[in-house]
Amino acid sequence: MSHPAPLSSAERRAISYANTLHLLVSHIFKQREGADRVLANYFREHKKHGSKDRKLIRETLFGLFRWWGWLKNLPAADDANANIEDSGFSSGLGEAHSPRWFTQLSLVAAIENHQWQDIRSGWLSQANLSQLEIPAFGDTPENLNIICAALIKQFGGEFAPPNLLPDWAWEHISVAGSDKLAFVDALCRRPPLWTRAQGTSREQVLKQLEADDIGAVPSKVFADAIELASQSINLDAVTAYTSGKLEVQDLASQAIGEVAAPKAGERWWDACAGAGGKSLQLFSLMQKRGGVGELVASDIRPKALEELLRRADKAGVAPIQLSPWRSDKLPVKADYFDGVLVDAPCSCTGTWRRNPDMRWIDDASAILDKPALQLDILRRASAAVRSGGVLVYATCSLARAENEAVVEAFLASDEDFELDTTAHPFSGEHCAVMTLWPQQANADGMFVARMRRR
Ligand SMILES: C[S@@+](CC[C@H](N)C(=O)[O-])C[C@H]1O[C@@H](n2cnc3c(N)ncnc32)[C@H](O)[C@@H]1O
Repeated sequence: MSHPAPLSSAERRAISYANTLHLLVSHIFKQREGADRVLANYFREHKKHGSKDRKLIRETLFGLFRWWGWLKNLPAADDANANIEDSGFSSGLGEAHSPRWFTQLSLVAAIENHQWQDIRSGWLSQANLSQLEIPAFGDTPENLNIICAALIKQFGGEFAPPNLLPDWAWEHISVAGSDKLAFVDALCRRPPLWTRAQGTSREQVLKQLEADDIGAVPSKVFADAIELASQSINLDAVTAYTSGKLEVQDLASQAIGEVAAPKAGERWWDACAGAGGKSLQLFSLMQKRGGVGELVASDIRPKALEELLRRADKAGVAPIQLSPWRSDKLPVKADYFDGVLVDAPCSCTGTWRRNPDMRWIDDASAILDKPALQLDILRRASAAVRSGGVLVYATCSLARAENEAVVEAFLASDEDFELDTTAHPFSGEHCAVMTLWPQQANADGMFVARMRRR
């Protein structure tokens, strides 16, 4: 009688990582809870994992969601151990220990060219695959087609780049046909770490970063924006960050402040300020242009405003006045502000490359639930704009229903406001209603409309 060969230590570790990852993925699908939070809780409860473990688990977990649209479609015919649910969010997930699950892990490692060769080999042998002829994700969008062709050759079935987003998303996001591949490609890349010089010149911040030996590249698009060379920098060891001179803010989010374009001495109200990313930017822009008139920040979440205050203190930004929304009643003076920013709660589909898990644990209700609230907030906040003042509506959604449709409904019901044309920060095109696509500037996706009160 022959016995199976004993497992090597690398194979045992590969199986142990696979078990951990299966536990995490199953929990995320079942509870529909964000991967970031699930992972943070898991590491808090399992202190045994060192930094290499954490990196491997984190990168593979996020990779699984980046490529899930393909992984879930692996044909099941040859896999006797697969337990594939017919429906539900985890549909297509192989059972723990099944060849299907190890194939799914092996594919992520191959496409993302993982550095952990021994673990890759361990997963591959557990997948019962002698080899995997799938090329790594390359530099150009066309590479996605090459990977699809290789998947079809090795596994049969159907694989195409649009499958990397759920079908319901395509019903709401209209990308021009010629940009579709670049859009999907951008959503599958890891986001860069965009930052912004706060209350000081970018040159000063770049000098401080250089002194701390942090690689940084100034953005060609905005005078304050800086891309940090590595996404996994410990910011608490970066002097410019700890001293409040460097704020983390995605380039697309920075574009909203640039479209708002506050002038020296103006009065601005950030009506959905959250923890103040854009309030701090509005402050910094006015300060550089000659002085802050008045800046008021509101939100319905008091905790977020506390965080805003903490950040403002650190940045030496004073005074930002806080005026929380406590009811539907306007929490600030009516007909008063030169500019009002409504950065509305939304489906966050524009941040899907940062949170690829959300593509697979949300459904169309993430979009369809929002427009009524967005229109309501926009209408109420618009009362604070003075005659001749500016109203800016923004979301980090790419869905027409939350963007153009909300602006159209608002303008149709309020003749006091009209569109106010400006330059698209990334394309230069003159328009008042604009989508900032992830593929345009290696940034998140956002939407912004600029209006003016007659
Ligand atoms: C997209 S986030 C804002 C992000 C923030 N502007 C920034 O740049 O960091 C939307 C904010 O709207 C707030 N919000 C949700 N419902 C609201 C409402 N009815 N009135 C005012 N704010 C609301 C949320 O608490 C959330 O902080």
